[in-house]
This record gives sequence, C-alpha cells and structure tokens, in this order.
Amino acid sequence: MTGGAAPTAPLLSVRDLNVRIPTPGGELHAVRGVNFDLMPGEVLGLVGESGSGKSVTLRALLKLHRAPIRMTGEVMYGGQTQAGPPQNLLTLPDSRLRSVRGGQISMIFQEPMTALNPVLSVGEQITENLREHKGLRGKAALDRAAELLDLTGIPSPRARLADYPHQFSGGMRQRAMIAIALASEPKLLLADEPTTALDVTIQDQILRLLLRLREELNMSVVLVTHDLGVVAQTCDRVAVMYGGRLMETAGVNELFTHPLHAYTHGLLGSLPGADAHRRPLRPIPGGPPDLRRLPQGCTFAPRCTYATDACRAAEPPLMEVAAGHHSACIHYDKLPPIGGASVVESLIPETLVLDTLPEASL
Ligand SMILES: Nc1ncnc2c1ncn2[C@@H]1O[C@H](COP(=O)(O)OP(=O)(O)OP(=O)(O)O)[C@@H](O)[C@H]1O
Repeated sequence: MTGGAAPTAPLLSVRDLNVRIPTPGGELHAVRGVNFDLMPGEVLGLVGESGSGKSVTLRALLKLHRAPIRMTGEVMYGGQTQAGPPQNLLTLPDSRLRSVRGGQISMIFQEPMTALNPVLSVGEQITENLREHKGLRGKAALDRAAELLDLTGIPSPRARLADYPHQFSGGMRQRAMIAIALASEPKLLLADEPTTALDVTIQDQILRLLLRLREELNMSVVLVTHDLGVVAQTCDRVAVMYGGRLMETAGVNELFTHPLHAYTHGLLGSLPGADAHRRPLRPIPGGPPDLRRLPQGCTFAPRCTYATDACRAAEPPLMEVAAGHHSACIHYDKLPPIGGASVVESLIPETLVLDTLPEASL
C-alpha cells in the first residue's frame, strides 16, 4: 500500500481467473484459478519465469484474448463509477468495455511498435486519446500532449509531436507509448515488461515517472517483469507465478526477506546477498511444467527439494499463512531463513534479470 489513507475497497478483485488456449497438442491451461486484489494506488509486481502465464493473465484482465481462447472467472473493477458496485470486466458489454480500455485502464507493452500506429504522428495518437477520454480538442489537446511528452522526458516535446513513430529511437517510442497510455489519466495501468528493452538510465527514468504518476493520480499498476531489481525498487506487493498459478503473494520486503513458498525460496536463495555480490547463482534443477499435461499435485513438486507425498497428491490452494502473506506451499513453515534484508539491498543496486539466470532457475 502507498502511504497515507487507510485502505478502501480494492480497485480490482480478480477471482478464479482461468484462461484456456486450444492448441494442436491439446488445451493449454495458461492461467489457473488466479485470485488477487489490487488497492487504489498500489503497484503489484507479477513475476515468474518465461511461460508461467504473466502476459496471458494481464491481457485477460482487459478481456483482450479472442475466441477460441476462453476466459472464465471474475475481474471485478471498482473504478467505473464512484458509487456503483464493481463490475465484472469479463461480462461487461463490448461498448462499455471499450470505454474502460485505454480510458480508465491503460496497457503498455514491451514492444512499443505493437501499440503505436505507424501512419499517425505521435501527437495525433496522444490527442486522439485526449479527445476520446478527456474531451480535449484543438490547442488544449496539443498543449496537454506536449506536456505528456515532456513528463516522459522527451526533449523539445512540442516539436516532436509532429514526428512519426519511426522517427523516434526505441527508448523514445517506449516513452511515447507511455504518454499515450497516460493521456486518459487511467486509474489502472497494466504494464507488460515496459522497460525490459531499454538501457538502464532510461529504464530508471521511466520507472521513476510511473511512481510519480502513481502518487499524482493515485494510479494502480500491475507490472509484469523478469527483473527482481525493478520489483524491489518499484512495487508495493509481489505475486509470484508458476505453471499458470499464483504461488505466493506478499509485500515486497516481506517476500524478499521471508519467502514462504519453496519456489520463491529457491529463487531468492540463489541470489547473492549484499555481502556476497559475486556468489554464483544456484539454479533450481528441472524445468517448468507442460501446461497441456500438468502433473498431479503441486506443479513445482518435481523440482522441489522439500516435496513430500502430500505435495504430489493434491495441488495446495493459495492460503493466507501470515498477515497479508499468501502461499500455496504446504511446507511454508519448514523453510529455513534466507539472507534477510541483505537480499533486498542486493537487488536495489544490481539488476537481476530472471531469464539470464542459469538454465532451469527462475
Ligand atoms: N496465443 C497463444 N497460443 C498458444 N499458446 C499460447 C498463446 N499465448 C500464450 N501461450 C502459452 O501460454 C503460456 C503462458 O504464456 P505467457 O506469455 O503468459 O507467459 P509469460 O509468463 O508472460 O512469459 P514471458 O515472461 O516469456 O513473456 C506459455 O506456455 C505460452 O506458450
């Protein structure tokens, strides 16, 4: 949670979200019973190795998958009206959903060219959003568009409004996409690895911008990232995903200092502490589950040093095991302590990208 006011109702309550993708090799159950709440102004980091279901989850929150992909469950969004009850975005009529998308809820992607229109100038794309969602036209829209580019750190913003996306560098395109996404002053930003392709300085600048806007607009963010350093710097809470399910959710410091799932524990136990920056990373042996042919029981059991017959018999549900800390591990209370606060400290100065860890580690 962010500082100040006591928590009110969640902005987003996700309940039993499932996404099933038909493939020639059988149905792929990419997202399996995901539950979480997101409070106004909260930044939630969604982490997990490649293929764990992070992007599919994020897209499902805005019902962006198309048939034959099936989405079930509830994505209760409480921001649409001040007084009205939350509404399930998965069953909202398309016309109403369109006004929520890109308006109250914006999404930014890892690759900006998929979101930018190559035949419209950057200025036109921002003013289009301003017209549609904020009712701004003419000079007022242009002034605001320049202000938004300025906010994202683009130099000479007024002059750059006439440029087309191909005239921008990769980092500037990313910032332009963020300016478009933020034009509507969304209540919720869904960000899928928004800084992965950028160099560290620009990445830092964009993360600071998101945090500033979170403060200014009380915007909530779901941030998908492979970078635990980004999580440590940016997020209030973390959800760890594995095999299409949430394995653990907790406040960022709590998760990094007292992980209560064997998977998170394995991941963090392999990270160097502040006092041992050069210690080699210890991979978790084995590979992720095949989402078409899931094993019985806990999907992490085949790779888990703590696994017992009980783990292999039934898949444990995500339970609250400490205040505000949820885990789907029946051995959460048997895990030895890890490096304490030094783990978080080690993440801040160092950028640790999950996919660069040795084979089979998270
Ligand atoms: N359109 C699709 N058709 C078939 N399979 C898909 C489709 N989209 C996603 N998948 C599969 O769903 C699973 C989850 O994918 P997803 O992109 O959500 O993973 P991720 O955690 O975001 O990975 P990454 O970090 O690499 O982006 C993967 O096995 C992926 O191959």
